[in-house]
Amino acid sequence: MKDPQPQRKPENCAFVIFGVSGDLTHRLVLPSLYNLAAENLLPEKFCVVGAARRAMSNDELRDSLLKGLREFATRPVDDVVAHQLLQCVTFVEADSKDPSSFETLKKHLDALECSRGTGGNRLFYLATPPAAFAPTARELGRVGLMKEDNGAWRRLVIEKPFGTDLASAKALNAELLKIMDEHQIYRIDHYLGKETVQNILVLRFANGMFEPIWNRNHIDHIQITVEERLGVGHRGGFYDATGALRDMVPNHLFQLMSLVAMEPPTRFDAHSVRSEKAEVLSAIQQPSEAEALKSSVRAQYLAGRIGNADVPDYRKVPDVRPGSTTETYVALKLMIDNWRWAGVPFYLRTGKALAHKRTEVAIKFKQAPLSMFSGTAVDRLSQNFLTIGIAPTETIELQFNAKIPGPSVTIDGVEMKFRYGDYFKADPSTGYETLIYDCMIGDNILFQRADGVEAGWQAVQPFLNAWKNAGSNGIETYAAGSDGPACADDLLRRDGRSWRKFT
Ligand SMILES: NC(=O)C1=CN([C@@H]2O[C@H](COP(=O)(O)OP(=O)(O)OC[C@H]3O[C@@H](n4cnc5c(N)ncnc54)[C@H](OP(=O)(O)O)[C@@H]3O)[C@@H](O)[C@H]2O)C=CC1
Ligand SMILES: O=C1O[C@H](COP(=O)(O)O)[C@@H](O)[C@H](O)[C@H]1O
Repeated sequence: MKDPQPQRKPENCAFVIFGVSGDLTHRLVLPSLYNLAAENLLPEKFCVVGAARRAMSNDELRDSLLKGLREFATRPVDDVVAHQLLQCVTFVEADSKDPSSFETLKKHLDALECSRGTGGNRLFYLATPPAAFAPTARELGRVGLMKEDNGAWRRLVIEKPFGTDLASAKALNAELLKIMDEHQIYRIDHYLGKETVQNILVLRFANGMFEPIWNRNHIDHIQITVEERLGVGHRGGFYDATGALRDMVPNHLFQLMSLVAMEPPTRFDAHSVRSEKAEVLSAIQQPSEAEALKSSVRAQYLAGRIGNADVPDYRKVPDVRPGSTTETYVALKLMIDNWRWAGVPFYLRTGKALAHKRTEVAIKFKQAPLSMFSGTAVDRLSQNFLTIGIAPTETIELQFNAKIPGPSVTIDGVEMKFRYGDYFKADPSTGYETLIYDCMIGDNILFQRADGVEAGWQAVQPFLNAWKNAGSNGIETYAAGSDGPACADDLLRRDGRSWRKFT
C-alpha cells in the first residue's frame, strides 16, 4: 500500500457559502472542509461565512453544521478539529432580492478579514437552487465583490445543473461573463472529484501500451454505465422537471466520455485539457429527429423491490406530477465525427431504482479473427473488455481469453483486476475535497469551462428536441430493482452487441 503524496496549503482566504442552510452544504461541503482540516490542508488563516435568506445566529448555524457533520462525515469526527473549524464560521443574511444585504455581506467580510487576518482572497460557493445562481452573481458583481485587485483573487464556484438546455446554459455563461472573467468561474461536476475518473487520463496518457490501440482500428465500441439503486427520494419536484438525461448526461456521463475519447492534450494544464475535452464533445454527431428517436431510450420505473425494500411507482414520489412522463432511465447511442472514433458507437445508459449501484466505462476491443479456432469447441471466444470501475469499487479490469489447463485446447474468459483499495491507502472522502482544495489553490483543470458545458448541451439538444416534438406519450417502463427496460437491450442488439453484465 502506498500513501498519497503530501500537498501544499492554500493561500489564506474567506470561504463564503450561499445556501448554507441547505442539504448540499450539510452533506458534502462541510464534511469536505472537515476532511481538509483533518489533513491540515485548509489555509493557515481561514474563515467561513454562511449566507442564506432565513436569519439565524452564528451558534444556530454552527450547531446545525455540527449535526450535519456527525451524520455525513466520511470518517470519525475529531471534536477538536470540528470545533476549530466551526469557530471559523459566521452567519450573514443574504438575499439577491434585497440589495442592501449584499452591502452588509461586504462589510461583514471586510471586518472579518481584518480581525482574522485572512487577507482579501475570497471564494464564493453557490450552493443555492439554480434560479439563484445568476441573481447572486449579479449582486456580487454590483457591490464589487468579484473584482480582483491588489493581487487578491475572487472565485465563484457554481453548482449543477448549469442550465436546462443549450439556450439557458449559453445565457447563464453570458450573464456570468458580464460580471467576471472565465478564470474566476469554477463550474463544479463532482464526477471530476472522483479518483478513478481522474485516473482515466493517467491510464491513457502515462502508459505507452494503451494509446496505440485507443482508436477505431482496435476498439469495437464503448459503454458508459451509471446505474443507481436509489430512487428519486425527496427530490421529486426537482427531478420531475429535470429527468435522467438532463440530470446526468451532459454533465457526469459526458465527463467520463470526454476523458475517454479526447485527443492527448499537449500539456497537463487546464487550458490544454479543457480544450481537448470540449473539442471531442463538440464532435458528437447531431442526429436528425428520426435518428435521435431511434438511437435513444427513455423509461420510467414502476413499483418493485430493491433489496428488502418495496419501492412504489415513480409517479407516487412526493411532488412528482400525476401522470408524469419524465424519464428515470435513459440510454443513448452516440457517434463521434472525428478520425479516431469514426464508426465506433458510444453507448451511454443511466437510471434510478435499478438492481445495482454501478458506475463504469467499458471499452470493448474488436474480436480476434476466429479462423484459427473455427469449427472447434473454442470458436466462441469471450469478449475483450477493458473496464474502468468507478463504483461500487474502484477498479481497472481486463478480460481476455486463456487456455484451460488440460490435453485439449479449450478456452475460457478470465480477468486481471486492479483494485485501488488494495494498493493505495487513502481516507474515505466525499469527492468534493479535491475540488474545493483545487479551487482554493487556483487550479481549474477539474472544473468545466464555458465551451465544454455548451458542447455538452449541444450534443443532447437533438434528443431533447426529438422527444419534445414526438410528444410525451408512450414512455417505456421497467420494474424498480430490475436491470432496466428491455428496449435498452434492443438498442445494442440491433447492432449485434450487448451490454456488459454486472459482475
Ligand atoms: N444536495 C445535493 O446532494 C446536491 C445538490 N446540488 C446542487 O446544489 C444546490 C443546492 O442544493 P441543495 O442543498 O440540495 O438545496 P436545498 O434546497 O437543500 O438548499 C438550498 C439553500 O439555498 C437557500 N436558498 C433557497 N432559495 C434561495 C434563493 N432564491 N436565493 C438565495 N438562497 C436561496 C436556502 O436557504 P434560504 O431559503 O434560507 O435562503 C438553502 O440554504 C442546487 O443547485 C443543487 O442542484 C448538486 C449536487 C448534489
Ligand atoms: O448529480 C447527481 O449525481 C448523483 C449520482 O452521483 P454518484 O456520485 O452517486 O454517482 C445522482 O444520484 C443525482 O440524481 C444527480 O443529481
